[in-house]
Amino acid sequence: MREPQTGLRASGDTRRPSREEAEAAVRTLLAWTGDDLTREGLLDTPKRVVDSYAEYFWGYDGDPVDELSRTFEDVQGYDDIVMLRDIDFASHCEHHMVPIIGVAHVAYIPDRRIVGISKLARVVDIYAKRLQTQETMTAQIANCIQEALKPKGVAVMIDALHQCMTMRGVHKKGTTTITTRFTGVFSEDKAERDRFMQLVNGTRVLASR
Ligand SMILES: Nc1nc2c(ncn2[C@@H]2O[C@H](COP(=O)(O)OP(=O)(O)OP(=O)(O)O)[C@@H](O)[C@H]2O)c(=O)[nH]1
Ligand SMILES: [Zn+2]
Repeated sequence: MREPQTGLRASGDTRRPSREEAEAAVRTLLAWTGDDLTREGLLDTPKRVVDSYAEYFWGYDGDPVDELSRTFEDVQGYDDIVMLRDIDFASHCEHHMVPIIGVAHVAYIPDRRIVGISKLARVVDIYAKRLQTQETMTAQIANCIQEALKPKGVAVMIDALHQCMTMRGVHKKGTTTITTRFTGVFSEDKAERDRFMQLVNGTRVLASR
């Protein structure tokens, strides 16, 4: 397993617990709820939960820079915004470990090199499949694209629902959180930021196709 790029296990304990240890931890939490661990419906739950965690958190094993390593230059001098709008993602908040569900809008202005558009969505997924705050995830996506592609600028907006605010705690159903990060020309030039915002807010003609 590749060592995660976030601050995971910075405490010095670098041993990843075994699957058996992870399942035992789930059994502890199940017992803590007060339910009966021996009833049929719960017997396989620790295994299912650990399988689910492997899906929720595979992003620690992903390498976003590697995803952006294949680039193309033969684009007839194309040098304007490339934007992926409404990239859906599901992440987990690092404070409560409950879902953050949202969309990311990711744009960059190439400096000669372009990247396969699916790779931008892969970068979003790699960071989403980790424990996150929305601010961190927004910055990580923008920084990674800026460093890997060295484009003229990167713009990222995330619009997301935090279930720690809807199903528990303050119980604010329908409140979304919006975060942005701009680099290069997007941070220097208000007109570029405005153009990004217009594209984010533009009519979604193809959305249902
Ligand atoms: N800035 C930021 N805060 C987040 C994010 N996800 C969850 N939070 C907040 O993290 C905070 C944790 O606050 P604490 O007071 O330590 O935890 P808590 O007692 O569970 O807080 P409540 O959610 O208010 O009940 C809460 O205000 C959450 O709304 C995020 O992505 N970014
Ligand atoms: Zn939370």
